[in-house]
Amino acid sequence: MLESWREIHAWGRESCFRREKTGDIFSDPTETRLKQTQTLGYSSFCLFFSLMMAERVENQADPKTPTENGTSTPERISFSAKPNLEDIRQLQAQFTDERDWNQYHQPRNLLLALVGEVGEVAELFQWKGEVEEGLPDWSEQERMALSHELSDVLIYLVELAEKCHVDLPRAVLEKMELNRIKYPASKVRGSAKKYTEYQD
Ligand SMILES: Nc1ccn([C@H]2C[C@H](O)[C@@H](COP(=O)(O)OP(=O)(O)OP(=O)(O)O)O2)c(=O)n1
Repeated sequence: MLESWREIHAWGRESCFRREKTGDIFSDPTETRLKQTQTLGYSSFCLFFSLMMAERVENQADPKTPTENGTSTPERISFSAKPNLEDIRQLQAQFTDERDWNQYHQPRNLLLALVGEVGEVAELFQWKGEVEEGLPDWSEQERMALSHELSDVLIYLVELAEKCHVDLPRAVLEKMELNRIKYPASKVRGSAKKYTEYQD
């Protein structure tokens, strides 16, 4: 486990230094590392969020299956294979190029647009109280609105990652590996505590 952590750490350092050498993104090395870490963390969070939410919308028609402890959980759905994240990046690049909108799509503007769209997702849930997985009580219109807002989140997230030179699919794999190391299943199974709350 320690070895894989070291490998990931070494890869991250090497990747940051390579970008510094080529003059990518930020000129100050410390700022480069800090900003990339922050961006990567935030981007990964938003990606997990939008994918998890999309999965819950799609889940609504699935039957429930019992788990070991007697509770029931909906069966997992799977996404369409296409478009993948690179396809989405290219489609959005084409969309912005055709409109000469790159002049507005700098990282900070994209971040604000992304946060705005996350707010629009939140608005759909506002005042509904706890919502059951699969959204069985939602109308078709509400479900459609959610799928559109989640798509807006993903589109801006992918473009933000591109404009920050974060290779998002690779970053997600790296972050998930870090998550596995931080939260070993053998240690945390069944508990939602933050890793900082564990004693050892
Ligand atoms: N300058 C812009 C404006 C829009 N879009 C694209 C990306 C989003 O997927 C979508 C966002 O469009 P709107 O800002 O019109 O937001 P909504 O579609 O959410 O509309 P509304 O705010 O009315 O719900 O369009 C974009 O790339 N760049």
